[in-house]
Amino acid sequence: MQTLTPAVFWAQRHGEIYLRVEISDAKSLDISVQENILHFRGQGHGAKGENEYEFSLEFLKPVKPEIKHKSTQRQVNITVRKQEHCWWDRLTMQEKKPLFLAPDFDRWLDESDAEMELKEKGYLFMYNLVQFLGFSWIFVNMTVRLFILGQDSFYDTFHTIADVMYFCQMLAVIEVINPALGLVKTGMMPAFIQVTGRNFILFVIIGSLEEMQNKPVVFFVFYLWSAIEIFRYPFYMLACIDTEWKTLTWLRYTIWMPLYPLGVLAEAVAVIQSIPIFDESKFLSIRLPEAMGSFLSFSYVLQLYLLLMFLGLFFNFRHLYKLRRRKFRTKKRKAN
Ligand SMILES: CCCCCCCCCCCCC[C@@H](O)CC(=O)SCCNC(=O)CCNC(=O)[C@H](O)C(C)(C)COP(=O)(O)OP(=O)(O)OC[C@H]1O[C@@H](n2cnc3c(N)ncnc32)[C@H](O)[C@@H]1OP(=O)(O)O
Repeated sequence: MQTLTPAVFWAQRHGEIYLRVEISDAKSLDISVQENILHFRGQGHGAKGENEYEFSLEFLKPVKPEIKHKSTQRQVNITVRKQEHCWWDRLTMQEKKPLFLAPDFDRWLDESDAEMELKEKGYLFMYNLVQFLGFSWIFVNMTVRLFILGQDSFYDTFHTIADVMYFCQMLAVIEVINPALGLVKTGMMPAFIQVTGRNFILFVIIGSLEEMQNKPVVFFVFYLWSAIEIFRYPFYMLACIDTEWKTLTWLRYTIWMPLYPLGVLAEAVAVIQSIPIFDESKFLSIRLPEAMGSFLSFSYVLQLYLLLMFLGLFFNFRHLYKLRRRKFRTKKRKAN
């Protein structure tokens, strides 16, 4: 087996260097940084078939000696952290670019685009942090009250929690705007269904009817909503700083399985319980001309909403299932 030099692609951010080494099914990898020189050695399938591959790169400026690498079926991805947070004019100490090195146009950004990306990540991090603090407060508060007061805590959930829930759910409208602005790589529809669905329950069904506010169902709706969010938002926060905690990823992409149907069930119970109250109070009902009867009851809208809810559940359940499969399938592939 001869030793060859693989094709290497690179891109940078202010804090990191990304290298992509074009070897598939790489084995026996030995990658290290010594005296600011990256040494790569490994076996795998490259442009000239199954061979031993190696290369060295002396970096332009100091880097941290600890590197991260992931071998996938198609390539080896290496992340090297810069010692100082700054933009480099080129990758290597030598001015002439080595022949095996080329820009990675899949990840390539120029300095101003990289600065913009940094600002976007900062904004998303802050948004997720605020939501995480809000939902954690809700979840912890409700749990503590459940332990201290037992079932009595079911009846005044709304009066203790509503202000923070209003704040978090109003802020969550941003989640529909983010994909529209291209700030997150996901579709608008799943977020729209979730935010609209929750806000309808919160502001119309519970918030506008005093008779609903001391019903135990409010406890279940709020508890189920916050139970997923205390995992989802820290997962996003870590993603903003390019960090992953495997247990958290697993929880974010798994616990929706019981929580989502239970959440929709609790919301459906709230809607059903509100129907006689809307009917009786005529609140939000439309007064009709006398010839057509007295009122067009809001309960017709609620019955239609119950149907939409289960369509929404089906749509988002399928979406979450696909996300989960994609997440764990790529993980398994990367691990091989
Ligand atoms: C015309 C009128 C229509 C009216 C419709 C009314 C229908 C009503 C239906 C009601 C159903 C809703 C019921 C619901 O309220 C019940 C509950 O919530 S019960 C509690 C349990 N709930 C859940 O488990 C769902 C929680 N929500 C979610 O999981 C998401 O919000 C979801 C809606 C599924 C959208 O997820 P998304 O598509 O964004 O997927 P990812 O999370 O994987 O994100 C994709 C990538 O983008 C990155 N990302 C996304 N958001 C952020 C962010 N804020 N900050 C940073 N990064 C973000 C994420 O990291 C992913 O990147 P990568 O792939 O690189 O990891």
